[in-house]
Amino acid sequence: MIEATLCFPLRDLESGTEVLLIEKRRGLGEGWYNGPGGKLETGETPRECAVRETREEVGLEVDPRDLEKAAELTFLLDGAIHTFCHVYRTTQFAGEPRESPEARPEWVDVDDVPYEQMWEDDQLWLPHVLAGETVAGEFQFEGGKPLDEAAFVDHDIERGVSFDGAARANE
Ligand SMILES: Nc1ncnc2c1[nH]c(=O)n2[C@H]1C[C@H](O)[C@@H](COP(=O)(O)OP(=O)(O)OP(=O)(O)O)O1
Repeated sequence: MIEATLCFPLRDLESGTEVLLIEKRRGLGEGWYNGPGGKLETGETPRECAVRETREEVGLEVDPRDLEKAAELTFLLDGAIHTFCHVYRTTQFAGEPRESPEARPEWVDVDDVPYEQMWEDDQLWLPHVLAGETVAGEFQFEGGKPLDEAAFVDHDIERGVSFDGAARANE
């Protein structure tokens, strides 16, 4: 099982709230929009991974204490867990987004997120994350292909979950 993260930086403007998305340039989900993120490296906590991936992919500096846990997503492929993903949001960060070999960053109004150019499951959980809620979700893919080519067939979502337990403080 792969353990991964996603991070959604948010900023408030007079015109409304924007989220920093990336257009993924390589790897899983290439060509689609997502948040900055990726797989945990050995010995890394999920927060450390989210901080590192956000720095590597778009050049923003985030303090792990400023990451708010927003979701836990389980992606299953042909009945087996493929990826467990920790999702964070933050309004605190330093720097200006810049392009990297992995990602092209773009600020997008939270009411104008391009769900048609994203993983099909994103439209089911990301609106809640962007609205400040917490979500636990399970998403099933089938077809014996790489996850981003498999068919999205079913899902189960719980909203308003708690991620505050002491044992999960670092997640
Ligand atoms: N179904 C779905 N919806 C939304 N987001 C995702 C999925 N499946 C996923 O895997 N993801 C997310 C979770 C991760 O943030 C990325 C995939 O990580 P990846 O780019 O493979 O990881 P990196 O560590 O950056 O990649 P390399 O360094 O190995 O190139 O997608």
